Amino acid sequence: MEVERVQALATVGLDALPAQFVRPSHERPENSRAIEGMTVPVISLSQPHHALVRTIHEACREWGFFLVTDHGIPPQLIRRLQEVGGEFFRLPQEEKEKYANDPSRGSFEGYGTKMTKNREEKVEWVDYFFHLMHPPCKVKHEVWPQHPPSYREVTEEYNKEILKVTEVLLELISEGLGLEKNALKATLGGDQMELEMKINLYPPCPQPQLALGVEPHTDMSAVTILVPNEVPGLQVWKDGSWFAVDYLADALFFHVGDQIEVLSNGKYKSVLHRSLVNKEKTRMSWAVFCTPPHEALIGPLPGLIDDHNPAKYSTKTYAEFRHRKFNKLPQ
Ligand SMILES: O=C(O)CCC(=O)C(=O)O
Ligand SMILES: [Fe+2]
Repeated sequence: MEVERVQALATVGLDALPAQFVRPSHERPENSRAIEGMTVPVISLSQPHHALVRTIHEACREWGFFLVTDHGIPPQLIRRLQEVGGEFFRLPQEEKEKYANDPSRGSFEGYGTKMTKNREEKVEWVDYFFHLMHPPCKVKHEVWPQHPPSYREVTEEYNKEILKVTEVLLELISEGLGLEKNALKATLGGDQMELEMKINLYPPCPQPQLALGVEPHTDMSAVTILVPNEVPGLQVWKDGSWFAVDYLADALFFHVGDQIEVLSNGKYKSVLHRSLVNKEKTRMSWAVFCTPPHEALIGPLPGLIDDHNPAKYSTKTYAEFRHRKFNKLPQ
């Protein structure tokens, strides 16, 4: 199937944005300016344990989003991850097409461009590369980029580091919810908990004020940890407004996803977010989605419900949750 890639479209030097990318008036960035100045929480992992549990708890409750500093991942490793991802997208188009995925046949891994149109028949200004990174028994190295040759080594190294940070954060969040520290990871499958890598590429856009890179959504994951390049664009929704998230070098952008909202029985909300695009610059981001395995049963944790706090969400497998979300069915 022929798929029109946004990157290929962007390189022909368009004067105007093609109609399928023009958002309806109320969705346009120009008509929903983000609040600047009030900044999202920035949390250093090097602060004392007690304070750390509390600040993370507050950030998850108030924002569902925060930036993480002093996380221990070497900045050079983040740089290398960005280099190998950038190099893949600089390959000739026909090379990239060898990795094309086909979500309509259930094959999500590989090189893709979202074609499913939303209710207004609009699409997003973004191409991506998506693949599983963890657990090792589910990883298909043959679908990962073979070029540059160092892609695999760098990504495996990053996977190791991001897994450690994810586990630390899940422990801190468990404690903040008043649970035993292993509670969330165990519910998310323990050693079978999955990490997925999605590299987003937002090419320069001829009329960025009319388009969106990704439209407003919450992530289906338990949590998402993202690093962007230096081009800002992410916005998060809080109390009825969009907030622009400034770039902070080497920080990890942490999102509460739908599964933590369910497990916490709504104490923490998965954060609504979107991304904007840029006229001159290419924006990229590396999102790692931490998810349960498909067969895991996810519902409000027993320790968080009682007669005064009845369950607000139904319990279902992650596969069922995904099916409903993809098909826009009620949960
Ligand atoms: O690029 C970004 O900052 C956001 C990407 C995103 O929300 C996603 O891939 O789910
Ligand atoms: Fe997202």
